Amino acid sequence: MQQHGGGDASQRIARISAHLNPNKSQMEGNPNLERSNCRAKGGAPGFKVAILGAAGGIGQPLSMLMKMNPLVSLLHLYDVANTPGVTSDISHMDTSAVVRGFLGQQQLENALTGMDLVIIPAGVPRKPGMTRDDLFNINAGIVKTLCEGIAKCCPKAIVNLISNPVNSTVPIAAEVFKKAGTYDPRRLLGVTMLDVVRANTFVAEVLGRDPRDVDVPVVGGHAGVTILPLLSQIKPPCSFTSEETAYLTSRIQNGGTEVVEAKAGAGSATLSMAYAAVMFADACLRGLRGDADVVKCAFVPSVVRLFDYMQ
Ligand SMILES: NC(=O)c1ccc[n+]([C@@H]2O[C@H](COP(=O)([O-])OP(=O)(O)OC[C@H]3O[C@@H](n4cnc5c(N)ncnc54)[C@H](O)[C@@H]3O)[C@@H](O)[C@H]2O)c1
Ligand SMILES: O=C(O)C[C@H](O)C(=O)O
Repeated sequence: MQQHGGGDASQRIARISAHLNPNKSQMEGNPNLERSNCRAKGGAPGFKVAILGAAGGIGQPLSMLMKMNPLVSLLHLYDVANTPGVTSDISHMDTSAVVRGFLGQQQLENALTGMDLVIIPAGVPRKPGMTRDDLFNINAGIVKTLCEGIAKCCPKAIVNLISNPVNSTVPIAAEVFKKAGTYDPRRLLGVTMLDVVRANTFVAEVLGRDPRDVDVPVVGGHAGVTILPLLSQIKPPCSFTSEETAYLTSRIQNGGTEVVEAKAGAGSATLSMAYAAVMFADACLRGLRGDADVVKCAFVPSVVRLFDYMQ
C-alpha cells in the first residue's frame, strides 16, 4: 500500500536494509540489536532516559510523551508487568528516540545502565479516603529497591521521583544514595510540577487569562498544607481578594484529592501528571544540555532555615 514508483516490495526492503545494515546476517532475528545498530549509523544524538513503572497509569502516557521529546535518543521502559506490550506499541511511533523494554527485577540493571535521567512513577496510587502517607509502606520499599539499582548502575543520573508520598520517598532515596556513597542533592528531585501545573490552571481561570501566560511558583512539599503556592510571586504580577486567595490555596492544595474522588477508586491523577512530568523532565534535559536560565520548582533539600527569618 505504501509502495511508490517501480520495483517490487522485496527489492525495496532489500535495498533499504543493505543501506542501514551491511552486516545483516549477524543481526537477523534480534530486533533490539538491529534497531540499535541502525541507530548508530545515523541517529540523532541525545540523552538516555529510563522510566521505572512505565506500564502504569502515569507510566504509559509519560512514555509516549518522552518518545516525542527530540532531546531523547534512547528510552528504556521498565516495569514489573506489561512492559513488552507498552514497548512494542510505543516503538512504532515515528519519532527519533529508540525504545527498549525491560520486565521484572532481573532486568532492572540492564534498564538502568548508562542512563542520564531516570523518571520513577512506580508504586501504588491512592483511593478515596486515603492520604498519600497511606501509600508509604508499599511505595517506600519499591523506591528503595529502584534507587539501589540506580546507585549501582547509573550513579550520576538525574532522578525525577514521582512515587508518593513524595515528602517521604525523596528522603528515602537520599538515604539509599548516601549509604551507597553516591548521594548528590542536585541530582535527586521530587516531582511537584503537577502542583505548579494546577496552580497555573486555577489562577488563570480566576484571572480570565490563558494558563500559558501565568507562572505560579509552588514551594514546600507535595501533600496538603505542605503545598505552598506563592500567590504573591506570580508572573506577571496580579492581586486577589482574600476570598480568591483562600479558594486558590485550598484548590491547589487539594487538587490531588479532587482527582482521586472523581476517579472513585480507579486511581489518582495520571494524564495531567504525565504532562507535568514531561515538562519537568524536559527542563532537566535542557539543564543537562547546558541551557541557561532553566528554573522549575521541585522537592529538594533546602539549606534555608526558617529560624533565620524569625529573628
Ligand atoms: N508526584 C506527583 O505529583 C504524583 C501525581 C500522581 C501520582 N503520583 C504517584 O505516582 C505513583 C504511580 O501512580 P499510577 O497512577 O501510575 O499507578 P499505577 O498503579 O497505575 O502504576 C504503577 C506502576 O508501577 C509498577 N510497579 C509496581 N512495583 C514496581 C516495581 N517494584 N518496579 C517497577 N514498577 C513497579 C506497576 O506494575 C504499575 O505499572 C503513585 O504512588 C501515585 O501516588 C504522584
Ligand atoms: O493525590 C494523589 O494521590 C496523587 C498525586 O499526588 C496528585 O497530587 O495528584
